[in-house]
Amino acid sequence: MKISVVGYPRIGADRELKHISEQFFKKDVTATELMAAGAAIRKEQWLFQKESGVDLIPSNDFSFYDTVLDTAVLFNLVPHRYRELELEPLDTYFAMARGYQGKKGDVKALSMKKWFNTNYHYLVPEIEDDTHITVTGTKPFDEFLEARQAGVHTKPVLLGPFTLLKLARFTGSKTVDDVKEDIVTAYREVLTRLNSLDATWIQYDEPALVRDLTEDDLYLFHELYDGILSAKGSSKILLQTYFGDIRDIYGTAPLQKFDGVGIDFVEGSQSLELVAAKGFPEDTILFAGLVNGKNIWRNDYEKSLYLLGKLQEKTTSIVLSTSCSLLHVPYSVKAETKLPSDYIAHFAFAQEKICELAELRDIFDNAGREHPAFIRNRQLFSQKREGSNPAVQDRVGAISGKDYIREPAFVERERIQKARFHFPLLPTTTIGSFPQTFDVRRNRSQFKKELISEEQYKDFNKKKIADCIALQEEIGLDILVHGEYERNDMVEYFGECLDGFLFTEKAWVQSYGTRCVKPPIIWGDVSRTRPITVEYSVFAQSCTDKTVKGMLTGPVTILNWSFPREDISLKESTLQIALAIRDEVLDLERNGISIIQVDEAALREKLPLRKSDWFTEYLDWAIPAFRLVHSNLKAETQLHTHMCYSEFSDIIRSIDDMDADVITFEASRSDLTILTALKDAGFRTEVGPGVYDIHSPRVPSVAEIKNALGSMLATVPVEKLWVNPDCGLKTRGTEETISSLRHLVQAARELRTVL
Ligand SMILES: CN1c2c(nc(N)[nH]c2=O)NC[C@@H]1CNc1ccc(C(=O)N[C@@H](CCC(=O)N[C@@H](CCC(=O)N[C@@H](CCC(=O)O)C(=O)O)C(=O)O)C(=O)O)cc1
Ligand SMILES: N[C@@H](CCS)C(=O)O
Ligand SMILES: [Zn+2]
Repeated sequence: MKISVVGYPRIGADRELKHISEQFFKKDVTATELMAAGAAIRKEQWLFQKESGVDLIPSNDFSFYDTVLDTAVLFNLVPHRYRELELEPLDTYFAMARGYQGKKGDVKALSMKKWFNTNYHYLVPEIEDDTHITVTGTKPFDEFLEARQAGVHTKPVLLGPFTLLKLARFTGSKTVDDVKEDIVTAYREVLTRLNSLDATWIQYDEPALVRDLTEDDLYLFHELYDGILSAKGSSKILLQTYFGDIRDIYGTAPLQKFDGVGIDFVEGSQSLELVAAKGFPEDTILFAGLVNGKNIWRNDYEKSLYLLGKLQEKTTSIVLSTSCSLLHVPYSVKAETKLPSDYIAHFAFAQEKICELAELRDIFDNAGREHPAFIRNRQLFSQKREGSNPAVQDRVGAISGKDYIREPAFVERERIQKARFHFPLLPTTTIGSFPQTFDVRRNRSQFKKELISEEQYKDFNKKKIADCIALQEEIGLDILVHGEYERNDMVEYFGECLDGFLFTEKAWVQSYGTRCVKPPIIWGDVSRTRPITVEYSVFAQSCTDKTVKGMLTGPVTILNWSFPREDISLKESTLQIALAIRDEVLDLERNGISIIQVDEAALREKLPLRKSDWFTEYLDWAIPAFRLVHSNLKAETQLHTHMCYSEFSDIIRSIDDMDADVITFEASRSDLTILTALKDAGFRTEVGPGVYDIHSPRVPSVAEIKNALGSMLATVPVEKLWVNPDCGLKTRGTEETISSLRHLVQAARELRTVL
């Protein structure tokens, strides 16, 4: 049996690519040095996979920012605004990724969205009416040849045409129908060139197939691949799907065109059933995605062998594979020096997952259940894991219907709160974090290394908070924040402070571009053993007469941005976290904090990819879990929430049902399309759609912000509209933050005079 890897992380085991890219952005290193660093990462990873016995090793899964962006550049999908800058190709690439503000002009970045149900973000390709779709890039060919030079014969990975067209945005009057022929021609050219380079396998990633498909979608898929595969030469073609099952297309004729079909047996709830019920095409190889590319628990070999056995009843042509790209897990547990070995034994990151694939192959092909790796694996899974807390389980069991309902109802609370706070029209605020400058991170790092005392650590943070409050007062913001200086990350921090979580040292996962996260691991039952944010919040409030928001992360986001348990349900874990955050919310209120923001940045992330599962599998417990957090607050305490990536037009009623008093969300990169949905849904929660994009270093002008607010006022009643950036400012530089916030305040003030 052969083994295949869908994709590999690329940020570098020690985040080398992040560091050198950020140096490149600051012009501290040259493009040549950046290229060399990329090449070194690729080579090391290819060789590792080869030495580990992987048969189908991916290439072109590397990226300096994002592979969807790479695909856009490959096919010349470069909008005018970037061409007109007349930059060098690499600078054009980064202008599309990050925006550009300099001598040659001032343009925003491409829109950025969540990659299906993950915390990875892709850049949304734009197709303009006069975009000439053609192959102008060489990346897939270059990387294939580069790997060959290193002695590794790889499987080039391409984003498939169906998913590309589903994700792209048409900015003019053209539609998919107008461009599909050109797309087919361009993909045929890539295929022909890879054929001529003697690629044995070429992988087409089509995760869009796991969503609900219409007849038109199926027809489009069929048309695209009919066209492309007519250029098929000796290379074998793998249709790779992931993040779910492909029930809408399974069993239809188009699948039989492929030499291999990759199916996710981890997230695909119906994958096994589909193969069992409908069989598998005789001349096609099944790439069975058994090793979880998204979570970090070790593979249960007994379960995998059972599954393989079931699949073998239908086909004997099987390649063992990861369920999706390993991009979503960290590099290796070897970098974790502080976690005890009996914890580590339960984890498999990217490198260990590759070893798991190799072991599973050996077990399956040769030694069977006598294999030492199988015996070790059985022992691991038969051990009872410490971490259960009966008091937490009882508390969850005792939750009743009324615990999910805040009284009085929204309208009455809104009246009471307006009378209490007397904020001006268009109140200005920020989302919470202020720039995490070098000194902030150094303070934390020195404390973690025990180079400074806890008192020194806290005093530094308090000094930063006091300065941050003074700065916000000087800028003229209405509702202030403490700046979140004590947090490395809004989820990792709570993971560190709650019982039941484990956290890692180097287990970084790419979130977007050079930005990485270290998701904490939910190991056992979760509880709060002490107040977490009260001291800093109370201190911040003591620095000013203005209102300072308390700042927490919500239970659904904590769950979604952690590595979750697999031995209890997501609902159960979320309710445990919700009870812990509820205690914190009430402690903040008791300590005089009058506005509390509970961020649910990732609420949408684990929304099932198929609509039919939205409520039963997710929203029916995720929304109540949020309500549980704030239902016991007094009417006069204002509860805010914040969500990134406002792709929630379709779940707008559920968002209103969270029963927050105010919600702020990302809107600027998605052209404020959410506003119409708010109006249509009769949204009652007060809203602060972000007026500028914080993922880019560019400073928005006052006119631009007024313009955005003008569009918002066309649909949102003025007494419900808040003014804020898209998201937290932690990734931004200090100077650009101050300028942007000054413009924001000025824009609100100028508008107030005419309202
Ligand atoms: C808001 N978003 C978030 C998402 N997911 C999260 N989990 N958190 C989020 O805030 N998803 C959607 C959006 C956008 N996504 C991101 C993701 C990541 C960032 C970000 O700014 N990440 C930082 C990492 C910040 C961090 O934790 N830094 C540590 C320092 C760690 C470090 O570098 N350690 C060194 C050793 C240092 C020493 O010893 O001196 C090392 O390990 O080598 C800290 O502050 O303590 C990033 O830089 O990538 C933003 C938005
Ligand atoms: N309060 C957080 C939310 C980010 S989604 C922040 O400001 O960084
Ligand atoms: Zn956010």
